[in-house]
Amino acid sequence: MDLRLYLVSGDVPLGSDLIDVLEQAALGGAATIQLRLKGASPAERVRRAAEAAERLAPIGTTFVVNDDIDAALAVEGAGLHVGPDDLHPAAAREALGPDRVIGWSLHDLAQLDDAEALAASDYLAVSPVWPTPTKPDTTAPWGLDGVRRLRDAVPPEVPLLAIGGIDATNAASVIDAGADGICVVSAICAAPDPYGAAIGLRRVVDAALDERSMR
Ligand SMILES: Cc1ncc(COP(=O)(O)OP(=O)(O)O)c(N)n1
Ligand SMILES: Cc1ncsc1CCOP(=O)(O)O
Ligand SMILES: [Mg+2]
Repeated sequence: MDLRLYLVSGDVPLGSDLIDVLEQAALGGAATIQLRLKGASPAERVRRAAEAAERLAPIGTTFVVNDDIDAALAVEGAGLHVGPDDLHPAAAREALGPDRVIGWSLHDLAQLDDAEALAASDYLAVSPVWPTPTKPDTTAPWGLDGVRRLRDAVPPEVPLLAIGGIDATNAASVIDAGADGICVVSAICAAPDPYGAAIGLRRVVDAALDERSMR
């Protein structure tokens, strides 16, 4: 599981096809991709998840579904991302078994007291780092100080990701603050060239991780 550049799906420009955008991003280096379809019906989510998983499988992308355990169960090998208002990660682990990827959003420091959730999660996501028009209904932004605080509080072996307002201009600061990877929506989905955008983001993240490892 490579979590350095994690794409969460969002709106794509008029005339673009979402699954094409995901494929281009994967080819550009987004090694983990989440399908997040908030307005879709359950049947539409399953259909799109199956389509995305089939297109991404030859590239070796780790594929994750947002919120919807039934859609994850319907697609072989799909992981699930949940937040504190969704299905509990331990219940997701029970349903999905030991091998699928499960991620959990961190909205509140008190979530770290939930040992069962931490044990069931493969990664945690600082959510959001900055306010973002992509998701107006977030809890209070953590900022870079919040990323540092969470990195200190989360066991070092647990990957800590960051999401919310991240692009190529600020990705290095998030890695410097202790994140192991970045999650983006608009920096790739809204870009005129999603392949190039993913390449650019990966370059920044890889360089920042390299620099951090030499400190
Ligand atoms: C990688 C990643 N991190 C955070 C979120 C947000 O999850 P959540 O807080 O449950 O909000 P919704 O996405 O369900 O609106 C995410 N989806 N992915
Ligand atoms: C899904 C989600 N969860 C927290 S912020 C966010 C959206 C991030 O979008 P963007 O990368 O465009 O700021
Ligand atoms: Mg959710």
